[in-house]
Amino acid sequence: MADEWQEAYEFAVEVARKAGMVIKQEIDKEMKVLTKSSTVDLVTKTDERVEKIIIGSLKTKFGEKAHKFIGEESTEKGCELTDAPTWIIDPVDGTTNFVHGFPFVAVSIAFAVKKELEFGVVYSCLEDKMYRARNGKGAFCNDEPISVSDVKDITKSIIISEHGTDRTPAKVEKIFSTMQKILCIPVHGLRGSGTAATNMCLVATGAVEAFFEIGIHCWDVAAGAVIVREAGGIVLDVSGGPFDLMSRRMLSANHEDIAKRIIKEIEVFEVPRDDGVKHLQQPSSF
Ligand SMILES: Nc1ncnc2c1ncn2[C@@H]1O[C@H](CO)[C@@H](O)[C@H]1OP(=O)(O)O
Ligand SMILES: [Mg+2]
Repeated sequence: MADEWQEAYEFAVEVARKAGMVIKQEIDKEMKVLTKSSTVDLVTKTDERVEKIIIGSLKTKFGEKAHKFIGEESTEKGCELTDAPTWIIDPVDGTTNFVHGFPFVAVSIAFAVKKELEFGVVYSCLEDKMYRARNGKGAFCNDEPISVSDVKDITKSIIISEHGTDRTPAKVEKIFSTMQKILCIPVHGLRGSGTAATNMCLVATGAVEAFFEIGIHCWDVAAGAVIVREAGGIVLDVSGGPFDLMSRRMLSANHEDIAKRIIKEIEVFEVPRDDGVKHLQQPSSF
């Protein structure tokens, strides 16, 4: 079939909008905040509810068993990406922002077939920005085509990174040391929206030149990866090797020159992979 996944792509946009409406309704209400891996790794009933709405809608549309699902709130053990058509979902990306009313919260929905990402949808619901991209068909924000910045000189760039949820002093030191070195190149600025999915869309629109993070999960970056690539950018491992969705390491940039310069400064630290595979060597291409 020539355009086998177009219907799924269009439906993903619809579902992301519906999920975003629920988040918008919930954000002003008093909420019960629970924690996951640490006291700063937050989750709310809304995360769980929105994920159920998304997966429920997709199952109703495409059948209970036709597709597989990897969701932030429903994947308990490792994430297994097989050849089967698979949805990769973050119902509320930027949960800490959501809890505090910091105005960047996104719904992230990606779809992979034969382990390759086919399309991605990121709905930055508080800004009402619907980002979407499908392989070979371009990237859009609210139906307008988007493309990455053409800045190749790092000293004229804005770079995004985040701090993650691990407060182990040795890790925090590496994160801040990397940020300090990048800031002092110098770059025009360092930023962070608090949602990896939105950060990737900011690379895709050219608002910033790059976003990198170690510790993110597959559901944070799967949709954004398609959007960045279709907007003309690149998505790599933080070593410069090929991007591995399960590695919890990601660098997205407008151009190879910017990526190479950042990679020189990144102090890499170990994180367990999303698929539970141990000791997979990350190849470097730069
Ligand atoms: N352990 C971790 N380290 C780094 N980033 C993480 C992380 N867990 C989640 N993130 C994601 O990275 C961004 C902030 O660092 C958010 O998109 C957040 O997603 P979340 O809000 O869905 O948890
Ligand atoms: Mg997330």
